[in-house]
Amino acid sequence: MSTPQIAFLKGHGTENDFVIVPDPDNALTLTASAVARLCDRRAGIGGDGLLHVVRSAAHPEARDMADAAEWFMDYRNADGSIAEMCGNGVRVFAHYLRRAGLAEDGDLTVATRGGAKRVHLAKNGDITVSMGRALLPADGVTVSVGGRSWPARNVNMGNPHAVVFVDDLVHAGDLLTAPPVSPEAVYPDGVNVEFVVDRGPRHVGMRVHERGSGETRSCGTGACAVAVAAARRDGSDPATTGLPVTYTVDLPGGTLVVTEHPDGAVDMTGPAVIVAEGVIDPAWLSTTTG
Ligand SMILES: N[C@@H](CCC[C@H](N)C(=O)O)C(=O)O
Repeated sequence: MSTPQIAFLKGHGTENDFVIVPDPDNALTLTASAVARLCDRRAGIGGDGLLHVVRSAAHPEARDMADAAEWFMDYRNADGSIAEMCGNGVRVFAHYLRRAGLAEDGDLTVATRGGAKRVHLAKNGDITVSMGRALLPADGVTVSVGGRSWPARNVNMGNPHAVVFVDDLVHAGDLLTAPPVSPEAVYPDGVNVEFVVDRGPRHVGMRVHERGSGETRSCGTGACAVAVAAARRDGSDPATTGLPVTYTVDLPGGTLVVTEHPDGAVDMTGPAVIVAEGVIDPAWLSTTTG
């Protein structure tokens, strides 16, 4: 009997790129090493992460969300590690479902490890994700690069972020390695680090070093963390003013628009693109799963 083919697609959201593996019944065993090899830009397909598309009812981590969300985004970082949430990933995931005839324009709920997320698929291609509320524990975080240190804002968007405001994005250096963040104990599971500059009123630019993926050209949860931190810095916390606040966030791979509402709910809007689809050689993949 021949080994079943494994379909994949390749997509991105503001150039945060993903290998998409549809597996409705959760039949595949995607080990960390298999994910890392699929995401390898030389030996594999290449991506900042992998979106394993599974029916919630078929996945032990999502079964309890199955009534609210038919589909579970089993997100993995490029190194094979697991993360709670991926903002760009949810948009690409929803776009894949629509393209595959599994969702329609309008509202959809996607299960993630960070909870069920409402997604709006607009006819013009924009996709808006209700990202939930940010948590901002105050704990004296410092980020260091190239002999300089900056105070950072600890923002949790389901996953952990350290947001640093700098005068120039050149201060972020080459970001080939994770910038040291202290105290390390604040982030026992690692952290995504955002460097931010002002570009105008409620308009910022950022670069990001992602936990488990390195520097990427965009990070949706990172853009939300940055907008929330900027609103606190700018004295426009919606919980205090009673008014929603919207930030335009420029990333190397594109622009995201983030709105925080007075009840703390954060919405993020941006594009999603599918660029290719194909078949993974099952014999090659089986050599990676040990
Ligand atoms: N690129 C993502 C974030 C992916 C997860 C992150 N690397 C982590 O480990 O928390 C996004 O668009 O939010």
